[in-house]
Amino acid sequence: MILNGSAQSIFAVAAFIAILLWQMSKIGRRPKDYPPGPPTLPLLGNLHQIPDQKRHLQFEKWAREYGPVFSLMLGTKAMIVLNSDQAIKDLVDKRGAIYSSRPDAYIAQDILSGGLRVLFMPNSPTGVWKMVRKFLHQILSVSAARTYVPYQDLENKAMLLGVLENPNNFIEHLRRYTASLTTQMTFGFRTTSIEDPRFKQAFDVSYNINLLTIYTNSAMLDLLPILRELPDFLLPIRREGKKIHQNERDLFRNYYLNTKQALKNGTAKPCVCKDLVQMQVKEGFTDDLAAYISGSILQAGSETTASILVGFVQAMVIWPEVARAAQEELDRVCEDRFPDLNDVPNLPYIRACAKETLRWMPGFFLGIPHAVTKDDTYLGYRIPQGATVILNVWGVHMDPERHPNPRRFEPMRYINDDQSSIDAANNPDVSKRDHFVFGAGRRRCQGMHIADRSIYLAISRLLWAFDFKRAVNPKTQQEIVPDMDDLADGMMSLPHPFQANIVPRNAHKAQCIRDEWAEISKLLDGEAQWKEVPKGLKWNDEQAQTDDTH
Ligand code: HEM
Repeated sequence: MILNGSAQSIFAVAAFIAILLWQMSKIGRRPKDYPPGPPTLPLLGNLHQIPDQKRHLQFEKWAREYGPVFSLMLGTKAMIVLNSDQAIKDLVDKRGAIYSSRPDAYIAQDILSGGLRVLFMPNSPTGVWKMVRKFLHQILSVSAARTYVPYQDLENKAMLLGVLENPNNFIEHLRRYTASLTTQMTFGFRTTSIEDPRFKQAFDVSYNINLLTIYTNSAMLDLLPILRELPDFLLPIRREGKKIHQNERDLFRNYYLNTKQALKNGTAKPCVCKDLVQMQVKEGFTDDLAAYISGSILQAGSETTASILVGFVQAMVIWPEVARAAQEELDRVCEDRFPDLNDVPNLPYIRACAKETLRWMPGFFLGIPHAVTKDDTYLGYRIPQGATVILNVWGVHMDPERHPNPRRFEPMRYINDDQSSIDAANNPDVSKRDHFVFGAGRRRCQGMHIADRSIYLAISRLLWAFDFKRAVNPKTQQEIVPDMDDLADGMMSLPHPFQANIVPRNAHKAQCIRDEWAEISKLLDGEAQWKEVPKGLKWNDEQAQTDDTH
C-alpha cells in the first residue's frame, strides 16, 4: 500500500511518539542484570523512596533485605550501595583504580563549590584531583602528621581549660580545638577564641553545605539536567547555594591570600600554605583553586573531628559505666599526671573507646559517594560505568552479626585491637577492620593519622579530668538522658546539641589543667600565637619563597 504525503507524516509522528514513550518507559526501570533493589516507578526509579531525613535508616533496612550489594535507580542513573565489609574491600579498595571518582553533583560541586572542592572532585585523567592528592599526601602523611603533635598537645590543653571554665559550651570548645589545629597547620595561626568571627562563619557555611547537598531537589537536578535551565527564582536551592558559595569563597580567599601575603612579607609562620603557594606558581592555577584546596583541608580537618568528639561526650553521658571503667584505667596507668601519646600502648580501654566512638556515631553514615569509571561485575551483577557507589558505613557498623547489640556503646568489642586506623584499613583480613569512618580506596581520608591522635588525646584527657554527669530537669528533678537518635541530618550527621553536666573529677585535676596551660602557654606570644613553631616541621628551615602572579 502506498501512503500519501500527509498519511506518511502522521505515521512518522506516531512512530516517533511510540519510540519516545517506549524509551521513557525504560527510564527508572532497573535492568535485570543490576544488583537487586526495591521496586521502581517509571521515570523516578527509586528517587521517591529516598528520604530527605535519616536516610541511613532506610538504607540499613534495604541492606538487611537485599544483602551485601543493592541498587537504586535514579532516573536513568544507578546507585550501587555496598553493605558489607567484604564488598567495600573487594570493590573500593581492591579495584580502587576504577572506584575512586566522584559522581556529578550539580548543587554540591558546581554551585556550592564552584567546581573547586577537593572532596567532590572527579578523578579524570586531565583533572586536578591527582595533583591535589599528591600534595595532600605530602602534608598529611604519617611522618608529616607526627610533626603536628606539639600543636595538638597545646590546642588540647586550651580545650580542657575552656571546658573547665565554661562547661556548657563544651561543643564550641571541641570545635575550636580541631579548628585551631587546622588553621595552625594550614595557615600558620591559631584560632584562639570560640568568639572568633571567621571560626563561626566557617562552621555556619559548612553546616549549610552539609544540609543542602543531600536534598532530593539536588538529586533531581542531577537526574534531569534540563531543570538547570530554570531561572533562579524557580530554583531556590540554587539561589541559596550560590549565596553560600560566595560566602565560603570569600572566607577561603581571605584565609589563603592573607597567609600568602604574610609568607611573602616573611611574617607568616611556616605552614602548609608555603608548599601550596609554590605549587600554585609551578602549576599556574588560580587563587580560587588554591583557596579551596587550603579551605578543604580546614573543613575536612576540623568539623569532622569535632563532630566525632561530640558523639563521644554523648556516649559518656548515656553510659556512665563506660566512663568509670575508662577512668579506672587512666588512674591506674597515669595516676596524677595528664595522659599523653606515650601512654597509648598501656591504655587499651581508651584505645577501644576511640574506636567504639567512631563505630557508634560514624559521622558520614553513608560515606562520601564514589563513582565507578568503567563497567564492572560483582557477585554476578553488572555495575555500570558512571554509577554512584555508596559505602553504607552505618549499615556495616550496625550489622548485628559484625557488632552484636550494635546501638550499645561497648568498647570491649575492640579491647584486643591495637591497630591504628591506617593499619586497620590496610589489614587484608577485612573482618579485622575496625570501622569505615574514613572511607575506603584511593579517596580514603588522608587526615586519619592526625584525626587518630586528636581523638585519642581528647578522649583520654577529658576522661582523666572530668566526670560527664547528666543534666537534671529543674522541674521534675529527673536526669536528662540524651536521645542518641536525635541527629542533625546532612552529609555528615552528628547529635543535635544536648545537655551535659561536665565537672572536674576533683580539685587536683582542675588545678592540673590550669598548671598545664600556664606552662604550655609560655610558648605563645601576647596574641596567643606561637612565638616559634615547634622543631621538626618540614617548612621550618626553608626561606619562604612566594610569587603573587596569580
Ligand atoms: C574524625 C575525623 C575525620 C573523619 C570522620 C573524616 C572522614 C573523611 C571521609 C569519609 C572522607 C572521604 C573518604 C572516601 O571518599 O571514601 C575524607 C576525605 C578527606 N579527609 Fe578526612 N576525616 C577526618 C579527619 C580529617 C583530617 C584531620 C584531615 C586533615 C587535616 C582530613 C582531610 C581529608 C581530605 C583532604 C580528604 C579528601 C580526600 C579526597 O577526596 O581525595 N580529614 N575524610
